[in-house]
Amino acid sequence: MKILKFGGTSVGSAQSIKTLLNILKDEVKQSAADKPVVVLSAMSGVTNLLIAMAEEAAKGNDFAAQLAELEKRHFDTVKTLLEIRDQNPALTRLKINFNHLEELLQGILTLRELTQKTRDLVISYGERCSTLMISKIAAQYFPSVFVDASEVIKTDSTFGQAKVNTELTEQLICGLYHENKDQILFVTGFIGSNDSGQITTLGRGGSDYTAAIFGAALNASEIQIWTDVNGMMTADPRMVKKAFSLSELTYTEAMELSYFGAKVIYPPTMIPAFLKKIPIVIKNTFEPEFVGTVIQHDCKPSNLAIKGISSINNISILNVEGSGMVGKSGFSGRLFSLLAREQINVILITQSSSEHSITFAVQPGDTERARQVIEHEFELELLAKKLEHVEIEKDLAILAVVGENMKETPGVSGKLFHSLGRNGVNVRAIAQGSSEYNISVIISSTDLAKALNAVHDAFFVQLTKTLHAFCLGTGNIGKTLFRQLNGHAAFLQENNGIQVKIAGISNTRKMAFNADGISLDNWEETLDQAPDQADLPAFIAKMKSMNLPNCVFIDNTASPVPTAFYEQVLKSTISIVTCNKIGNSGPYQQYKTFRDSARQHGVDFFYETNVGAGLPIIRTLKDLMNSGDRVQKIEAILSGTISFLFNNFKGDANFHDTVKLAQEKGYTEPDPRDDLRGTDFMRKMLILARDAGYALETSDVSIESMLPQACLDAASVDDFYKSLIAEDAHFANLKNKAESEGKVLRYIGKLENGKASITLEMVDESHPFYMLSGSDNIISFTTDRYKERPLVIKGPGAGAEVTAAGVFADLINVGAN
Ligand SMILES: NC(=O)C1=CN([C@@H]2O[C@H](COP(=O)(O)OP(=O)(O)OC[C@H]3O[C@@H](n4cnc5c(N)ncnc54)[C@H](O)[C@@H]3O)[C@@H](O)[C@H]2O)C=CC1
Ligand SMILES: N[C@@H](CC=O)C(=O)O
Ligand code: NA
Repeated sequence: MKILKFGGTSVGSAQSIKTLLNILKDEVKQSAADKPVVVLSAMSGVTNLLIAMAEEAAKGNDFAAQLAELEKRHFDTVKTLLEIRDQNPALTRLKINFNHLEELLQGILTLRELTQKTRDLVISYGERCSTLMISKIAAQYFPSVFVDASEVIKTDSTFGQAKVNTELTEQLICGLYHENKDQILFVTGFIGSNDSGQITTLGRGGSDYTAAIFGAALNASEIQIWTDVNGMMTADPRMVKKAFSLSELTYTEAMELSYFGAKVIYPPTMIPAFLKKIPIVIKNTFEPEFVGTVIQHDCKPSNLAIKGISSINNISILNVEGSGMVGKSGFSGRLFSLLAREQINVILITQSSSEHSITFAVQPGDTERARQVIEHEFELELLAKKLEHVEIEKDLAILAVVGENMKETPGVSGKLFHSLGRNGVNVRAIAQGSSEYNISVIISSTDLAKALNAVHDAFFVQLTKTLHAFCLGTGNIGKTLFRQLNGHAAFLQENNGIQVKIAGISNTRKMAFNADGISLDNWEETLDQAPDQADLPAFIAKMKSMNLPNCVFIDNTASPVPTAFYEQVLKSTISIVTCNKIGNSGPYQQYKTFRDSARQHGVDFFYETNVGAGLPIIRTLKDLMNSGDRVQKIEAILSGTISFLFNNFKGDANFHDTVKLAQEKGYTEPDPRDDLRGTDFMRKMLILARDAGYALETSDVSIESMLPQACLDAASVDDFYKSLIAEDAHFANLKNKAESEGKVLRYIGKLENGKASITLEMVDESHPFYMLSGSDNIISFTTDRYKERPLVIKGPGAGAEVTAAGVFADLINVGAN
């Protein structure tokens, strides 16, 4: 036989009671010979209301309106679910209950006193009324009997948290069950009675406890706990959207998971069932076909290192420290006995290996009192300076990863701390249960949601990892990146398990945010309609305060302004991906600071597109350097624009039009003068030289200009284009000279012996850089290992598609770490 327990929401309305009855009908159909026992809670909210009425009455306040409301709720439910002819007996018995309750509350009001004993009696009316009502409604379909559990669950007199006399209770339950074998028992959860027949309550998780007591007494085959969620989940679904239901848990895992959270059941009360190895199935009344979670003695082997992550927000820690504790046996005994005596619940304890300090966590409401009682108890030690004053830290949270597999899986704590560290979550204290079923960390409350999501992503790798990107710049590259991301999202999710959510976008006009991701189908409209005007410091502040996991800042601007924020972004443990070269080609010290900050804070700083757009140049150089190679020489064509000009400024072509065409094709910088003056190329040479280990500054790169002075002097882009027309003869001469000699023009960068230069050259077909087309870049690395034949990378080195693709790849590489 089975025990079916229904919680408050499952009996909270006429509609949910109908659903409950359908579940019961199915159960009876399936196992007709073996009638289940049904345990019921009070209608949702009723227990709290009863307590509130009693407390108000004790203060001398009237409770009539609330009582009438409560009565009406039950009466209305009866009237909705029972045939008219059957209503009277049910309503009469309910009315008797409400009359008793009224007398009781009146007594409290008169005496202005509410004892724990009276409180238990008041509360018991919640279960007694709901169960009476439902047993009457159910009698329309099954032979049903109402059971007031106080007749069979016998306890001591610890009101509020009574201890059960197991032997006697089991005898009484068996007797009751056998007397009513042909009927379904509808049992009030949560209540019992002492030797004198006075009502007691069973404490936290009370109705679950009743189900477990009945299950154990009757050797049930299964205890079903019907609630309003899909079983136990991997994490609190209100904070972790990707949390999913667990199909199986061992008793120990269920205990550990619910210790700091998972309010689905309160496993300590299930101990009677655990001892008899009775499976507990958690089911959702509102989605009965969902399999739910089975908690049992043995689970199928699982390849998941952890089963779930539990958490408890809003706790405080107290740190007790001093030389007086070292080697003093009995100190912690004295400390924790004191706290137990004072009924201060200690949630977690860690002790330093030097025994010099003990840190423990308590509920915020207990914090000050804990400090006071400790300082009082250890007054002498404090005076003798053998103990420091107790330190308190508030606004903290506990996060715990839980699972029996942890014991056999190396690297669980490594993964936990890596994901916390990479997300800038500071760990205040750590505790590992000696059972190794649980590793708990104490972190700041404000980091809890971020930490839960990051840790969830790290452990449940079969799920998608979500990157939260904050993007600056919606021009040529920014726009293209959004299009590529949108087009490739499904593939990424399926093949790489990565989801990119654009949590923030800004250009120079507007900014928009959405932690759930701005839709890339209509980001332009979203940004246009966003209420916030662009404000970079505010954008950065908002990005930080959103405190999202796996966060990446993407700079797709050509502006020096964002680069001033890189350091603080990295310090906030947010990775950076940038195609903007201005940061890396600023003062050397700044270049170095970016790398140092990224390393210190365990985040990425990726900028592949700073040189050769999407071509793997930076990555290759990094691999060479990291593997101990040394760059002897670099020769390169790294301006896609100028490469395009020399590949297309042929025959009748005119220079001005060819530059215009390069700009139209998206090869140039937003200001094409940056390309033609050699500034863009210089930045790339500088970044390469620095990555190759040379601490060069801008002034160390010598540039041979390919422009006549008049073009260099142009004060605006318009003037610049005009100057190109005016100087047409100069460019035609250059071209004709090269053509007449069977050569081509090439703007070539060199780095040799730590000296960097860019020169305009004419090369013939014997030169390796002769054969280029489009916006091709080419780079040859001569290194200690690539000496005889250099390592060469060649391909399109400018253009929105290839650049956005490089930014995209960097972003995914951040996700891979
Ligand atoms: N075009 C190419 O082939 C390549 C370009 N790049 C780099 O890509 C970057 C972007 O180039 P484009 O998209 O062509 O430029 P763009 O001028 O089309 O777009 C720049 C965007 O940045 C925004 N912006 C500028 N300052 C801002 C600020 N302070 N805050 C917020 N937004 C700001 C602008 O509103 C605009 O949306 C440049 O740094 C360029 O060097 C890198 C490699 C290749
Ligand atoms: N404007 C640049 C684009 C790539 O960095 C170029 O022309 O190379
Ligand atoms: Na590149």
